[in-house]
Amino acid sequence: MGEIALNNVKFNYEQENTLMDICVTIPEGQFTIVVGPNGAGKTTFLRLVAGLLQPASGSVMIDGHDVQTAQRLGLLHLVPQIYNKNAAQFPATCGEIVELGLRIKGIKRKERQALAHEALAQVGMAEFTHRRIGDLSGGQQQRVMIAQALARHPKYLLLDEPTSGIDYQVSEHIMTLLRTLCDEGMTILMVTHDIVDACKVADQVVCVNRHVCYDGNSQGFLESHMGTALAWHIGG
Ligand SMILES: Nc1ncnc2c1ncn2[C@@H]1O[C@H](COP(=O)(O)OP(=O)(O)OP(=O)(O)O)[C@@H](O)[C@H]1O
Repeated sequence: MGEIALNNVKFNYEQENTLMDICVTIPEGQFTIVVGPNGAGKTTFLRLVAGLLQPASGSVMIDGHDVQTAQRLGLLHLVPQIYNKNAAQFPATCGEIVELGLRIKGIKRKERQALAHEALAQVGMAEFTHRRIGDLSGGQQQRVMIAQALARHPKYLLLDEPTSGIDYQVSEHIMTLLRTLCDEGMTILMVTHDIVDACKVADQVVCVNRHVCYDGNSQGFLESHMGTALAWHIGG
């Protein structure tokens, strides 16, 4: 069985101790959510797993590989936290954006287009295939970026607050879709503030507040901590 393993990871920006003593295992085939208050280090945690940041000490291993090797093998795909609307003003259509990830895989044009259309349909955006991404709302752009990840079908799908700015009905649909993908074998690692809704579909909760406050099953997290005013303050 594969896994993402963070072993004694420490990370600092300018200030000391952004993340400390992070020892977490995310098993293959599970749906794991990362929760915690603003500024707790959740995005930093995800960027360390994606290889966009390097630990000051400790290691991140993916299926026994270092992150750079895992990237080269195409094991990971990160959907970053949305989203600077100005960054999406380039003249590409939604279909072309989704296809981008497939070019790297050397898939031929016709097949790329079909896969892109299918992925856009999965997030309810098929009718936007030929629209410029810069003309879409922030939530619609976020759905296109999720479609891009789905089309690539990575083993490990990392998402940073994928449903922020997305309306409740579509959020629910995306959560169900991610659960289905997980049941079909994709490993999901998602940062979220929608703790209650995410716990309904997740297997594992990692609660971070510079260090790991909770690492266990989602039902246990809800039962033991959702009665408290700020669930993530346990142990912090
Ligand atoms: N590029 C950066 N340079 C310096 N400090 C940073 C940088 N990015 C984040 N930080 C700081 O590191 C800490 C953790 O930030 P991070 O974005 O990981 O938190 P988060 O838990 O994802 O927060 P939120 O829930 O608000 O998105 C915060 O104190 C933040 O101000």
